[in-house]
Formats: sequence, structure tokens, C-alpha cells
Amino acid sequence: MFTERIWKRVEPIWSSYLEHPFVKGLGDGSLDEEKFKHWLKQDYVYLIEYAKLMAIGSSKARDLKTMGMFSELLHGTLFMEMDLHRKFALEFGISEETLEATDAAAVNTAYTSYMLNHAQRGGPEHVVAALLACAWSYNYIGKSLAEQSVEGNRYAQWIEMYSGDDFTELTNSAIELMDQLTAGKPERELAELEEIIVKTSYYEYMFWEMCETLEEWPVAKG
Ligand SMILES: Cc1ncc(CN)c(N)n1
Repeated sequence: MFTERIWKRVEPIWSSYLEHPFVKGLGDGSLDEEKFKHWLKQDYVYLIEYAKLMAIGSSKARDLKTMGMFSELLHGTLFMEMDLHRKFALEFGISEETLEATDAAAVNTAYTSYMLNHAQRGGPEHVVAALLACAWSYNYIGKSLAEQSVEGNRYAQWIEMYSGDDFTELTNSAIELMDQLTAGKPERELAELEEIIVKTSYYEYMFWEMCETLEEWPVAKG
């Protein structure tokens, strides 16, 4: 199976996320509030672009079953995952309008542009390759942080959602879709898809780093 090969390739990259100070801070609740708010706002606009990938996937699907799987992923992102962001925003006094109007920072813009570029140029398998590390690595982080749960962690809901059954189910359907769409594909095409998954895994690390350093654009906005 293609995703077994992928797992071996990305596991060393994803395990480095667990050592990242932002992720560690989420896990033990010590994460600075400003850094979390930066993630919340940046991630909200990231997810709006990410959701468009699934709409593109649905339009490129070659059968109804695949179309339905993309549409479930889209629904899960808009109404399950982004609900978590809306709940945290309420708690931190950020309005939905502010969330939605966030100006995407440099890394965020580069990451979503990279994914959308591959989704638009390729077939449905390119769309899944572009979104796979996103869903799967958050589920991986959520499950790892859930194992070392800390009493009174203010970010507990984050860990619960990303490690929970509903998000795990969504992740598993993305993994299943990747395997279905790559069955019987020649090595040249598999290598191309693998490259997308590795690059998006690097972007994931850069996104954590961007939130840790409160990075926006390298020059002051005029
Ligand atoms: C940057 C990023 N990557 C992944 C996920 C999980 N869908 C997310 N919310 N944000």
C-alpha cells in the first residue's frame, strides 16, 4: 500500500513536530496565549484554502464514491474542525469576523499556494497527496499528546478534537482514498505524489515555527 511507504518516509519528519516547542506547549498547557492566538487566526484562513482543495477534489473525482469522500472531508473541515477554532476564538475574545479577515502570513500563503497549485494542475490523487500530511499529521500529534494528558490543560479541547474518533475517521478516509487512487500507478507517478507529501510535511513544520515565532511578513506592513 502506498500509505505504508509514505508512513516510513514521513515518520522522522512528523516525530520532529513532537519536539517542537509550540507542540510541546500545547501538550502540557504551557503554550503562550499570544502564540496560540496567532495559530488560531492563521490556521482559520489556512483551513478556508485547505477546504477548497476538497471542493477541487470533488470536481476532479472520477466516480461518485470518491466525490462523496471529498465532500465528507470538506464538511468535516468546515463544520467540525473549524468549529473548534470558533469555540477557542470565543474563549479568547476574537470575533468570527476577525478570524476570517486574518491576513495570511508568508509561510501560510506559501503552503496553501503550494497545495492549491498541485490540486489544480493534477488529478484527484494529487489533491489527496496535497492534503494528506495536513490531516494525518494533526491526528498523529493529537494522539501522541493525548497519551501524556495533563490535568487542567487549557488546550485540552485541541488535543481531544484532533485525537478523537471523528477526526480519526476523517483522517482514515483520506488515507483510504490515497491508497485507492494510487492502486496500480507506475513508480514515476507514485514518486511525484510522495514528493508532494514530503514537501507539505516540511511546510507543516514551518507552520509550527511560524506560530512559535509569531511570524507574519518579513517587512512591516505599509
Ligand atoms: C497548518 C495545518 N495543518 C493541518 C491541519 C489539520 N487539518 C491544520 N488545521 N492546520
